[in-house]
Amino acid sequence: MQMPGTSSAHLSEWQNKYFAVTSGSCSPFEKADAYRAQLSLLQYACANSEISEVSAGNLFKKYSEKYSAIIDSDNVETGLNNYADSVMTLARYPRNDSDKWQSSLTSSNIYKLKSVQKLMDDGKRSRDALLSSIEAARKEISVSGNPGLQKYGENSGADNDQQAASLKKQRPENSNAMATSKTFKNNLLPTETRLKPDFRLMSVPVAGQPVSKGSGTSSTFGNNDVANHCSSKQAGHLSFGQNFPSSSPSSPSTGVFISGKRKAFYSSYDESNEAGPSHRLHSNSEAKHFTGSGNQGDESHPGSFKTAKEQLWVDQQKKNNHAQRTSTCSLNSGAKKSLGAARSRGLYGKFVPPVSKQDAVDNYGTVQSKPREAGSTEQEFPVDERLKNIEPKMIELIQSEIMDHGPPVTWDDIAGLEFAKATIKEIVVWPMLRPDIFTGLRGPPKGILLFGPPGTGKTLIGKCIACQSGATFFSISASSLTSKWVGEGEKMVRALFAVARCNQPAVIFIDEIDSLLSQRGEGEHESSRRIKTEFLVQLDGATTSSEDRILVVGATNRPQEIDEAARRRLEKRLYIPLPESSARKQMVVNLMSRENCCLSLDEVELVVKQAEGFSGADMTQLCREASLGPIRSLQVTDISTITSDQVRPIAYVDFQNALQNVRPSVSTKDLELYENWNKMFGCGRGQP
Ligand SMILES: Nc1ncnc2c1ncn2[C@@H]1O[C@H](COP(=O)(O)OP(=O)(O)OP(=O)(O)O)[C@@H](O)[C@H]1O
Ligand SMILES: [Mg+2]
Repeated sequence: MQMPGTSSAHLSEWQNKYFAVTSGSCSPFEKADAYRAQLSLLQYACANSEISEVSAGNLFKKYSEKYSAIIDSDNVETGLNNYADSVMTLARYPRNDSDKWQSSLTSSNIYKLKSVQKLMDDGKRSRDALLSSIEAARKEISVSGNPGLQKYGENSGADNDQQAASLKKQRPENSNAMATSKTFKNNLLPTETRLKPDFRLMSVPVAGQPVSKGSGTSSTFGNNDVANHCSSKQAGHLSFGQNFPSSSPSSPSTGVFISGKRKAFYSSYDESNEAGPSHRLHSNSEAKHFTGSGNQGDESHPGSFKTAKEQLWVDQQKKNNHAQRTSTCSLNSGAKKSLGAARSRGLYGKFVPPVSKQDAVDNYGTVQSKPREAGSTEQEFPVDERLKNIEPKMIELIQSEIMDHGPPVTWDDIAGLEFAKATIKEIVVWPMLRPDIFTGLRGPPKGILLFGPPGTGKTLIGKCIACQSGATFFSISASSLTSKWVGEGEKMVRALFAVARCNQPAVIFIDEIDSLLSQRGEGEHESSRRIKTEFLVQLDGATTSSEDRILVVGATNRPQEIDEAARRRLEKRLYIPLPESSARKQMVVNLMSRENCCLSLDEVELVVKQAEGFSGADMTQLCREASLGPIRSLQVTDISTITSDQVRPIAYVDFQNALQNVRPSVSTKDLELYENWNKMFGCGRGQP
């Protein structure tokens, strides 16, 4: 090999190395050594510019490869296996120190650890706090006066005390351990969520114990501890406070447990000790067995947590649903009569849909799609027999028509109309309250018609019935039946009565009933004729039982247009006349009491006198107009700067001015019509 320009010393060294390498007599180690020396010679030569960089690069590459071929080769004869040697040795002769390793932590000395002691103390404290909060909740429930809730709370509380006592008695030292296990998980969470642990997420391996193989990552300190005790004694069939394991901390731990057992343990623990906050963890049969008297049926949300309140609510709902089912299944049973009396629905009462909704919202606000399954009806709202032929879409529409909003209206809000109010109370409110008394001949009529001039308070009475009767209140305007569902009106009528029947006692209020039940004539549209026929059929009770407590209240200002068949069915026809002077005065006083007004009683009397022939709506309009008087007396520029208390009170002069603008909306001729019709068909005196 020629090395141009190299010194003779270097050349001879290079030649020696080259000879050694090519001789075939040297060991792989000597060969590698020779190549390494040659590489350093090359570096030296390059650094001294004895060889060009290009030549140095080429030679360097060549000898580096040769060098690597020796030291990286695992061939025992030609290579050194320099780097992989130790690794290969380990691979060929695997040794695992962990087999022989033993932790100094054992189940007997783990309790002596400071940190564990602290956790135990925390646990005890947490448990005490929990018991006191349960006590507080129980008191709260007692105060609310709901016997069902009270009973639940009391029982649960008693259970707690009893079980806490029995726990102490059976194993005082383990109560700490138990509390620790609970606190351990609870301490990981904020106060609000402490009672909602997600067991799958709590993974705290036990120091010094093999990580449980069966449960994957789900082993927890507390759980492991508890589960070990459980498994040592009863193979999981335990209920906290009853069969709590009495094994000592030194009892042998298997270190492996089944998560199902652990869940079941918590399930039983929580149900028996937390008065309701029960973890629905019925993931296996063992869990069900564990829960004992707990709510075994509720498997709809496995693993979901319910607070005591939520659980109570669920239980109440179940009870109600059961009662509803019982009553609706036995149409003629006496049980049905008490249904309405027990229910306080009212204006703000939430309507309970008679059919199950496909999508239900769970306790955490998540919308969960629950496909309907055979045999799973227990979890859903009962599907009433009477609704089976009704389209769900229609049922939904009917539900949306239910009046469960708006400001509350009391009987006192309705000025005058004493006779009408007394009659309605007698027909609607009392029978709802005492269905047992109002039977037979005393039974309420199936239909009422409120008729009279416009703006006299017919709709107002409807709203008041909604608030005061305690019945399920359906407010349907006739026009919505006829226009919204063109061609499907009669189906809607059927659906309406079917839903009402499932929600007895019910009041169906039909405003402007004349447009629904007008005289049947030649040029009538087929669809409206069908609606009318269906309505008459439903109203007649051909499809309803005499026991059904559905009251139809119709309101109209065109009674003469009502079909005679319908008229007969609306048995009680009450005239709602124009307000007489006392009623008008009451309206003015009522309305002005909420305003800044300086009207004397005499002036009120004068206004009332001048408003002869005004309807209730006209009186309201008069007062509105008068209330604008003080504003109108201001300069336009003042309006932007003036404060509200600088506006002068409403005075008599404002009413005088208002009376110039507001005129009665009911003509004398119209009044005659109403009065005549009342004389012919009305059921009341017709006087307020
Ligand atoms: N007797 C009354 N007491 C108090 N306010 C009344 C009375 N009658 C009518 N009003 C007032 O008039 C308004 C209209 O009344 P309402 O809607 O009940 O009349 P109506 O008889 O249903 O009229 P229509 O026949 O035109 O539907 C009410 O909101 C209320 O402010
Ligand atoms: Mg009306």
